[in-house]
Amino acid sequence: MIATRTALPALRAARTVAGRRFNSTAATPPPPTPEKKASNTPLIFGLAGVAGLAAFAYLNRSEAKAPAKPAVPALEKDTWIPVKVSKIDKYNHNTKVYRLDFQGDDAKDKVSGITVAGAIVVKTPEGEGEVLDKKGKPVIRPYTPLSPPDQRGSIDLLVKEYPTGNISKWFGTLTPGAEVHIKGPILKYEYKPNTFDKGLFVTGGSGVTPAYQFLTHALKDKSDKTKFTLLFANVNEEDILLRKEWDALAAANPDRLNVVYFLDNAPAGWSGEKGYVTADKITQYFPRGEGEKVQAFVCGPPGQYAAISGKKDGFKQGELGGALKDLGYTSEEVFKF
Ligand SMILES: Cc1cc2nc3c(=O)[nH]c(=O)nc-3n(C[C@H](O)[C@H](O)[C@H](O)COP(=O)(O)OP(=O)(O)OC[C@H]3O[C@@H](n4cnc5c(N)ncnc54)[C@H](O)[C@@H]3O)c2cc1C
Repeated sequence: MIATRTALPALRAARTVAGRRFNSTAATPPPPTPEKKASNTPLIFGLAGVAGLAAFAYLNRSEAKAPAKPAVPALEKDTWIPVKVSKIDKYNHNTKVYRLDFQGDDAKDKVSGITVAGAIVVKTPEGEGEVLDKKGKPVIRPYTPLSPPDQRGSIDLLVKEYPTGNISKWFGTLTPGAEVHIKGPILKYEYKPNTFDKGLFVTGGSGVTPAYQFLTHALKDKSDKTKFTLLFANVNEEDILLRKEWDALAAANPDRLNVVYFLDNAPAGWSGEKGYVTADKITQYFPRGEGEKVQAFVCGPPGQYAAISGKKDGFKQGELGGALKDLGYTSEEVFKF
């Protein structure tokens, strides 16, 4: 593709040179002596021909290039696969982006193939440094890759470190070359466009990554008319993950996405909301119209689940509770990531 684009100007240049010379020869009276006429014309056509042929050959070469190999699914639903950290980029004071490379012969053509809304699960490799729970079982946590599902060769995870955390804290100790074990994809919620009128996301901290995957996907689809509201809570302003991306998405989709930031510690002059997301704030930013079909999604720290939707029961949804229950939402209208 790039080679073809590069070749196009060469072809155009060859055509322009040939065209200009030909036209000027045609417009200008022929030179008085047959000698001159005989010496210029073949040269002109010859040069143009060579340039044209070269460009044509180049174009043909790029077209003849082997087509991209078909993508190979990297993930396995029931088997942990090892991936290797190849790059670590600091995102902010407690969050980093980890590039995890797929392994094996066709590693470069492997893709996560995750569909929306989906995630992977992560655990530490066996042996020294393995993170186990109180029962001696490996600690497993879900993560939503930042990278698109068709990214070849690797996935990117944005991981926020919690000081008392298990897996997130272990991530913080990793250096390039380290091994991570992953499994998936885990389809959390199968999204189909235009299945509800309005979607509400209430998220906290790093729980915003599933919302990012979901909303970038939904907003890209111009046939999808679903409108969304994101109420995103954090402790401090510097904790707001993907803020630039959220602001750009909201600006590009003013009729489909409204993003409201909530801070526990709002700085002076803060124009967003202060304090926690409450039932009143949900009503203010996400009023339910008569007969409107709505769907709410929650992803955040345990305390936020309890306050907004009721706690999760392990990997199960758990009973509906909190602000959304108080507002009359049914359990079908609430999804806890
Ligand atoms: C679908 C899904 C996708 C996710 N994607 C990402 C992602 O892309 N990036 C990412 O960094 N995290 C993500 N998370 C959160 C992640 O799974 C872990 O919960 C988080 O990394 C903490 O795990 P831990 O083992 O370090 O902490 P744990 O051992 O589970 O918890 C230790 C302490 O941290 C607190 N804690 C746990 N989770 C949170 C939280 N989310 N916010 C605040 N405090 C918390 C607990 O209250 C406890 O005090 C996702 C969660 C879900 C459900």
